[in-house]
This record gives sequence, C-alpha cells and structure tokens, in this order.
Amino acid sequence: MSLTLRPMTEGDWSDWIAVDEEAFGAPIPPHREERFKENTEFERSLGAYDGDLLVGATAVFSFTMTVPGGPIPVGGVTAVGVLPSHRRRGVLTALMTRQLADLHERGEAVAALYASEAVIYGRFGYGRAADTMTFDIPRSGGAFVPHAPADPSLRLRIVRPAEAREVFEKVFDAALGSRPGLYARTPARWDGVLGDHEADQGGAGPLRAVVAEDDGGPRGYALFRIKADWTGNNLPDGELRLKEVFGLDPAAYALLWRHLLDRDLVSRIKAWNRPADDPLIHLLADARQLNAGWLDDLWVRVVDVERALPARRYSAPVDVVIEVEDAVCPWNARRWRLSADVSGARCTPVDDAADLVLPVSVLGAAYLGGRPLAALQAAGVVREARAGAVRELSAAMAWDPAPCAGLIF
Ligand SMILES: CC(=O)SCCNC(=O)CCNC(=O)[C@H](O)C(C)(C)COP(=O)(O)OP(=O)(O)OC[C@H]1O[C@@H](n2cnc3c(N)ncnc32)[C@H](O)[C@@H]1OP(=O)(O)O
Repeated sequence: MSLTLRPMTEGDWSDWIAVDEEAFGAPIPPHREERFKENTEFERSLGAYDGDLLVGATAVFSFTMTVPGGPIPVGGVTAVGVLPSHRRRGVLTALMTRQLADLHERGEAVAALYASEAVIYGRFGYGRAADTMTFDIPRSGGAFVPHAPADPSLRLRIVRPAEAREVFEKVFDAALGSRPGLYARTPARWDGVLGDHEADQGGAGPLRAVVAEDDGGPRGYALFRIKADWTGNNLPDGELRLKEVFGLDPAAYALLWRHLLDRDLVSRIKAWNRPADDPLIHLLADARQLNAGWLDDLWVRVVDVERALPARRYSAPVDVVIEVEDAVCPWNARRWRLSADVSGARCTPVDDAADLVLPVSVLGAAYLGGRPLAALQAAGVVREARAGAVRELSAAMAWDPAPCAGLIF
C-alpha cells in the first residue's frame, strides 16, 4: 500500500463520513453530521488515500483553551478513523506524524484530544493530562455538610434551554478562564451543547435547565435531562443525567447541586465529565455516595517545547535543564533550560547537563497542571539526574484547580 496524505475538501465529505462510520461502527445521525460539518475547518483536515480510496482521516479544530495562567491557541485533534480493511498497517501513524508536523509549521505549540481508547495516543507523544470523574449518586445520599454555603440573595429559575442561551454563554465565558482544559465555544459548538434531537436525548427526554441568579444577574446554571421511570411497585425511580453545571461562586454552585440532588420522583443522579477536584466532593456529607468512577479526559501533546513551556504560568520558581525524548517530533528532542517564576517563563535550547530526562508525553501529561511529575517519577517514567530536580519541576508545573475540558469534541 502506498499512501498519499492531503487535506480533504467539501467534495470529499461523503467519503470522509463513510470512513468514520465504518471505523466507529456506528451511523452518524444527520443532525450530528451537519454540526460536525459546521465545526470543520477543511484546510485543517487530513485524509490518507490508498490510490483513490480514502482509507483514513483526521481533523483539527482551532481552539482557544485555558492553560495554567490563561488562554492559548490549541489544536483540538478529532475524528480520527481508519477503514477496518486498512487498520494496523501504519495509516494512523502516517496521519499523526504529518498532523504534528503541520501543527508545528503553523506555530501551534500544543495539541489536545479525547481518546476513544486510552492505549492509542501515548506512542505519538500525547500524555494523559486531565482526569474526569463519573458520579452515580442515590438521591437519598445527597445531604450536604452542615457548613455548606448558602446565600439568601440567590434564587433558582427554571428556563427553557433554547431561550436562555445568552445566560449560559455569559456564565460559561466568566468561568472559562478559571479551569485549565476549558475551551471557548463558538456558536456552532453551543448549538451542539444545546442540541436536543431525539438521538441527543438517549431516551432521557428533553434538555432541561436551571439558572442560579440574584438581582445582579446569573451566577450559574445546570443543564440536564430526566429519564422518568417507576418500579414494579409504582415507586418513583427517575434518573437525572447531568450534562454540565457551572457556578461562578461557591454558594451558586451549592444551590445548583442542591436542586439537582433533590428533584422529586428522581432516585439517582448521574454525572459524567466532572473534574477530579469537583467541589461537590466536599459538599456532600458522605462522599462515598458519589460512587465515583475515574476516567481520562484530555490527552495533551506538547508539539513545540520551546513555545509551549513559556506559554503557561508556573506555581513556583524553577530553573532546570530538561532532556526531552521525542521520536515523532525530532525538533523537541534535546535539552532545554526552563527558567520560570510566578511572573513568566523562558525556555531555551542548551547543551548543559540534564537535571531530568523525560519522554515528551510526560510534559504533555503535566502541561495542564493536574499530573504531578513526582508520581510519574515513582512510576519510573521520569529519570532524575540531579537530586531534587523532579520535585522542583513538579511543584512549579502543579496548578489549581485541576484541569478538565468536560465536553468531548
Ligand atoms: C481523537 C479521536 O478521534 S479518538 C478516535 C480514534 N478512532 C477510533 O477509535 C475508531 C476505530 N479505530 C480506528 O479507526 C483505528 O483502529 C485507529 C485509528 C485507532 C488506529 O489506526 P491504525 O491505522 O490501525 O493504526 P496504526 O497501524 O498506525 O498503528 C500504530 C500502532 O498503534 C497500535 N494501535 C493502534 N490502534 C490501537 C488500538 N485501538 N489498540 C491498541 N493498539 C493500537 C498498533 O498496533 C500499532 O502498534 P505497533 O507500532 O506496535 O505495530
């Protein structure tokens, strides 16, 4: 097989969809296909052709994503698929290698993705940068700690999601800079968040929304669905499925969760994509009731070490020489001196002796501030050449709050 790689055009759309449907083994409902097309930047897509046949594809969304210290441009890698007839013959490897070179040439220092399977992307230098929790809370377990915040000026308002979009946008935009991993939403992306076709509902009825506000305006919102049900004994057995909740302050956040945990006729509250440090963990009187599960959220690839490391802020001063191993992006594979304090950072190529040695995937894992390098050292993935260097870099790269994109792209 001899492969040719090129960006796809609108004319390739039906072939692209056919490859993705075959690769994922599932039809893409027409309204999702339309949304995907609206979000697609064709010039940032990449198709792999065996002769005239499209056998693999991927694309990049141009995101503005929050990293420690503020927003930066990030390439959001998506829609990776290889025809089952052509799998395990290097098609993905060719696509990833070319895509990373394109990102580098474009000057985008960082890429991020959601992985369908966690084993796929480490070999291409992506590191598991953010974790996400799933919660499955019985309504009976929703009691709060006695000192949970309450603000009498706050009130709740039930709204129709389609009519309150501006409210959600206002709250989301105010929350955007607060958590690494969150990315700015275009109108087309909001269409997706608020999409309410039957296929979006998953059998759980229409999207519902509640806003927390005071006389000054909105301070938070929650989007969710309720799958109403009854037991054989005619007892209420509904399930509330949370899509997202944002509170701009602790009292608004607590009030929204009080509402979610206390809807009549609901016996369980299920939430996905929650950050690993979700304040709910500390609001519940009995956090065992979360029945929490732990998954990978964003995978991050440092495409260009020299640009990426100074693009974020650091929690503590650090001055270390890092030897980066990177077989896929050879421009990164060398020693770099990172000198940073809380006001800014510099990263310069050096020939000095290394203080620590790590694969580029580790830099990606630590980039958003949620993966302690010290833990990766304990796992044997980071090698320390100067005593204390890992602890210094680990403390500098750590960031609060924990990263989480929360919305799969
Ligand atoms: C960001 C996103 O879009 S996530 C979505 C990813 N896509 C999917 O999950 C759709 C279904 N799967 C597929 O389309 C394909 O199997 C892909 C894209 C995952 C892999 O494509 P391939 O062309 O088969 O990958 P390629 O042949 O380049 O494999 C490279 C290496 O990765 C390994 N690999 C690739 N996919 C997997 C996997 N799912 N599980 C385990 N190993 C894998 C291969 O074994 C190979 O290892 P080797 O170098 O030791 O031989």
